[in-house]
Parts: sequence; C-alpha cells; structure tokens
Amino acid sequence: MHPFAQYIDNVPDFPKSGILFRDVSPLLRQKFSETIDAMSDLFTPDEWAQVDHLVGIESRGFIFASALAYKHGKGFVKVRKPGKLPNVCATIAYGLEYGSDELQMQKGDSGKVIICDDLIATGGSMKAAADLCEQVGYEVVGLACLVDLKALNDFEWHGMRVRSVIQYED
Ligand SMILES: O=P(O)(O)OC[C@H]1O[C@H](OP(=O)(O)OP(=O)(O)O)[C@H](O)[C@@H]1O
Ligand SMILES: Nc1ncnc2[nH]cnc12
Repeated sequence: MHPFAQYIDNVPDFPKSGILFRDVSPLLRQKFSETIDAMSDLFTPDEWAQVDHLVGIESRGFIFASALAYKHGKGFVKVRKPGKLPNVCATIAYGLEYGSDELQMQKGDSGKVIICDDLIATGGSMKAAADLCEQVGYEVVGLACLVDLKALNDFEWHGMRVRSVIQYED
C-alpha cells in the first residue's frame, strides 16, 4: 500500500448507500506539498516542458491543477459544473459513481493540456472533461489523478491512460 494511504479516510455509505468514499482531506491537511510533488512526478521534465495549461475538474480537481500550474509556471483552466461560467462554449452530460451532472468549458486555444482530478472512479468525469477540452480547442497530452479506484474502471481516452499516485485494486 502506498504510504499516503494511511492519510486517506475510507468512509462507508457516503454520499449514498453502497459507496465507499475515499476521503483525501487528511492527506491534503498533513502532506499537501508531498502530494503535489508526487503528482508532478507522474510526468517527466520533457513532458512538462510541452504543457501549456493544467485543467482542473470542479471542485476537487481545482486543488491539484492550480498547485501544479503554479509549480510548473503554467496556465490554469477550469472545467465547471453548470451555471457557474459565463461565455460557455461546450457542455457535456455525464454519469459518475454516485450520480449524474453536466460539465462546461469556455472556449480554449490550441494549447496542450494535462487534465487533473483528485480521484477517478467510473471515469465519467474524466471522459467528459477530456471530450470538452477537445471540443473547445485544447490538445490533451496527459490525464492525472491522485487516486485511481481501479476496480471501477479500465479507463483510457483515445488510447491514453490516467496516471495516478495511489491505486486501489478492490
Ligand atoms: O470517475 P467518476 O465516477 O466520474 O468519479 C470521480 C469524480 O467524482 C468526484 O467529483 P464530484 O462530482 O463528487 O465533485 P466535487 O469534486 O465537487 O466533490 C471526484 O472529484 C471526481 O471528479
Ligand atoms: N468512492 C469515491 N470516493 C471519493 N470520491 C469519489 N468520487 C467518485 N467516487 C468516489
């Protein structure tokens, strides 16, 4: 087990019956810099050099995308839940482990992006974000999560796998 796992709370039946919620809040409280550095290490210096922006998926993805953008001197781009962004260019409905929702983006440019989130479960949120990035004009060159619930997905997008720091196999 990854040493960070001791700082992740496993909460049964949250937010719905049958969901085992992996709460990374204690890890962020106690090991924030180390966590961001570990996500940074998912990509080589050469890979970082070609990136223009970090994309964060609202809301927990904002934490990681913004910290990595600052660390690497890159731009920060938001994927948001409906009704929060002006000048929306694209909207996608999606399903996630415990519900369904929509994500939205503003028009992008031709920049290369890495999409960040705290956790991938079914992959619904990550797929929606990657499809949105493509629709609004970005080139997706990386997908990154702190936690991958591997039993719930075999996710890839256009042949690209998600890189993660911590994996749960069951
Ligand atoms: O792989 P999936 O099945 O799509 O689930 C993963 C998503 O679920 C959580 O977001 P949530 O929508 O709960 O929003 P939050 O970040 O605002 O808590 C998490 O932060 C991921 O974005
Ligand atoms: N099991 C889970 N724990 C934490 N966040 C989640 N988002 C979707 N599924 C989740």
